[in-house]
Amino acid sequence: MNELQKAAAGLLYDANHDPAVLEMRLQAKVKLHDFHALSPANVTARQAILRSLLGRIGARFTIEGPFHCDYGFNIGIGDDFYANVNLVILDGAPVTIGHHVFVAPNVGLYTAAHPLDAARRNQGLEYALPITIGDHVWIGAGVSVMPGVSIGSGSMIGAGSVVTRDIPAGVVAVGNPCRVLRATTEADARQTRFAKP
Ligand SMILES: CC(=O)SCCNC(=O)CCNC(=O)[C@H](O)C(C)(C)COP(=O)(O)OP(=O)(O)OC[C@H]1O[C@@H](n2cnc3c(N)ncnc32)[C@H](O)[C@@H]1OP(=O)(O)O
Repeated sequence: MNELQKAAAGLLYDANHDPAVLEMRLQAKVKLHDFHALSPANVTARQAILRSLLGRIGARFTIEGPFHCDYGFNIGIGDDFYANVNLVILDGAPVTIGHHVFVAPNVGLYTAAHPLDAARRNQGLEYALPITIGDHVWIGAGVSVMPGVSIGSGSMIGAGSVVTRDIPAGVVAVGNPCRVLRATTEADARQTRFAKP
């Protein structure tokens, strides 16, 4: 098993020294460099670079820069995706994002982690667990999503949350650690005034 196959199997792999792994990350960095070098007005060329970088991206998407991912090929995104500035996706494992997902500024989707014991961590070993985000999800500003977490369709993650456990569909969830605040309801669809009393 090579290091990338170990990563795909959820095993510890050498992310810091293996030449094949380093080369894949370098290729992603070069594409991201080219993406960031283009004017925001050059929408078609910027989108073409992202299409060549990501495993899958559907119809109609905007990813504002700066944007960082480690590999790209592990990221699959549906139609109608919007990501605001400073999205970081550490995609040592698959990151699967549904349709109609909104991502606010300064969000991190972190599949990667290191062993807690310093001896193995210092060897450059890490593991990665998949992250899955359903359809119609809104992730608020500054949210961190931990390895292995799923967020159900239709849910909203409040600003500043650290999502350590799976979040079900159809809820508003907030906090560190992120917990369900309430279900989204019919009343949310009827709300016309958003000013706090
Ligand atoms: C795609 C983009 O670029 S979007 C631009 C960036 N914008 C954002 O990130 C805004 C994200 N919005 C939020 O986080 C909002 O606070 C929401 C959507 C979670 C508010 O949801 P609501 O159901 O209206 O919650 P409401 O404001 O009534 O608060 C309910 C309780 O949750 C708490 N709460 C609300 N948001 C959060 C949060 N992010 N973290 C922790 N607690 C929170 C409130 O303090 C309140 O607690 P209390 O009852 O003890 O007073």
